Amino acid sequence: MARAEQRTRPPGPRGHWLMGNTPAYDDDRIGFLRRTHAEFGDVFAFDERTVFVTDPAVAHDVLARTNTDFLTELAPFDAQPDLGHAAAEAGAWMSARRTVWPGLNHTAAAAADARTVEILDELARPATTHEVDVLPLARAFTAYAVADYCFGRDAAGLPELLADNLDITEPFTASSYQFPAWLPLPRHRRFFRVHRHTVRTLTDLVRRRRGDIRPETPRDLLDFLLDADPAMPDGTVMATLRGILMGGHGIPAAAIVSIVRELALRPELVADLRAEAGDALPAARLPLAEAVVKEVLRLYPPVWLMTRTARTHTHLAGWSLNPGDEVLLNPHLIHRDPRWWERPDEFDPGRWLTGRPAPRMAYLPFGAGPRVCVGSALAMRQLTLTTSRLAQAYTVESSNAASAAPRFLGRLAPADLCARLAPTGRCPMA
Ligand code: HEM
Repeated sequence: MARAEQRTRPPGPRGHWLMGNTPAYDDDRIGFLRRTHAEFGDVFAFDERTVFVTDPAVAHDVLARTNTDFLTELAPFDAQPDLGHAAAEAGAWMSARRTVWPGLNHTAAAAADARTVEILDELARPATTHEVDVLPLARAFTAYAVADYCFGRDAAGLPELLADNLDITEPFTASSYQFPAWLPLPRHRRFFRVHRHTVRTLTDLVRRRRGDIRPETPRDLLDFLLDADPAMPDGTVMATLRGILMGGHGIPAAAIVSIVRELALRPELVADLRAEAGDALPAARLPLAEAVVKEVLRLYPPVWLMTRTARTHTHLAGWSLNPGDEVLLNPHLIHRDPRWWERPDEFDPGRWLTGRPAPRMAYLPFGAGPRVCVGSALAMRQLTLTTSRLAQAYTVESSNAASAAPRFLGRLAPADLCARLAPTGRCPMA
C-alpha cells in the first residue's frame, strides 16, 4: 500500500478536550508553533482540518501547486468556503496579474523613487519633534506611497480609506474564532460597509480617468492598466488596483517598523548606511540598505504564515488531504532554522553581502510559485530607499526599542515601538 494511503493525518498536539489547540495558539502564536515544531517535526496537525508546514521543500511544493491543487487564502470569515467560486476568481485574477506585472517591475518601481522620499519626509515631520507610535506612521507612509503609485494626482482620500480597510480586517486576524458572515455583528456590518465604499470609490476613479485624454506615457498604474492591450474592463481594472492597494500597505508597514527598530538599536549600522547614501538620494544602487531589508524580512517576515486550502483530494508529504483542508506554511520558523541558516537568530545584514548564495528555498518573505508577491520589486525598492533615507536624514531615537519585541499584530511587527526621527541636518527636508 502506498505511504500516502496508509496515513491520513500527521501527528500533532491534542490540546484542550473541548477547545483543541486554539486557546494555546491565540495566547502565543509563535511560541506555540516553535514548541509544536520541536515536538512533532516539520509537518504537524493543528486539528482535523489544519496542517502546519515548516519544511522548505514541502512549503514550495504547496506554493507551486497553488491554483491547481490548492487555493490561496479565502475571505476572512468564510466558514464554508465555496471552492468552485474561489477557483474561478483565481483564474480571473491570474490573467489580471499577468497584465499588471510589468507595471510593478524594477524599472517601473524605480520611477517612483523621488516621490517615495518626498512622502516619507512629509509624513515624518511630526516625529521630528517628539516620539510617536511608529506603526501608525509606517501605515500612513505605505498607504500614501501605494495610493500615489496607483492613482497619482487622484489619490486624495485613498490613504484614509486604506486605513479603514486595515481596521476592519483586524478583528478577523486577532482571533482564530470566527463567526459566520450572515450574523449581524457590528464587525461584519462595518466590514461590508467599508468594502462597498472602497469598491464604489475606486470604480468612480477608474471611470473618470477612462474619460480623460490618454497621456503619451502612463503617469501611474491606473494609466498603465487603462492602456492595456487587449483592453481591461473597468471592473477588472478596479479589482486589480484594489488588490494592489490592499497588498501594498499593511504588510510593508510592518517591515518598516522592524527596520526602524533595528536602526534605533544599531548606531554603527546607521553610520555605514549614511556613508552609503552620501548626500544624494535616490541612488541607483544601495547594497547595504538592501541587505538590511533582506535581513529584516528574514528575521521578521511580516507574512509569517501563508494559508492554502486544498481544492481537491490531494497528498502532501505522504499525508492525504480532503477538499477544504487548510495548510499553513510558516516562513518565520523556516527563516530561523539552523538547518538552513548559520546563526539563525542573529541580525546580520552582512550575510547578504558575501557573494555566497543564500539558501533560496528557505527564504520566502514574498512567497513563491504562481501567487508569489506581485509587488515584491516595488516593495524591495521602496523599503531599501526608506532604510537609506531614514539613516541619511534622521537619527532614530527610541525609548523602548530594546523591549519592543516583535509580536503578531495582524502582521509580525515590534509591538508599541515609539521613536523620534531627529533630523541630522545633513540632508534638509524639501
Ligand atoms: C515587505 C513588503 C511585502 C511583503 C513581505 C509581501 C509579501 C507577500 C506574500 C508572502 C505574498 C503571498 C501570500 C501567499 O502566497 O499567500 C504576497 C502577495 C501579494 N502581494 Fe505582497 N508583500 C509586500 C509588499 C507588497 C506590495 C508593495 C504590493 C503592491 C504594490 C503587494 C501586493 C501583493 C499582492 C497583490 C499579492 C497577491 C498576489 C496573488 O495572490 O497573486 N505586496 N505578498
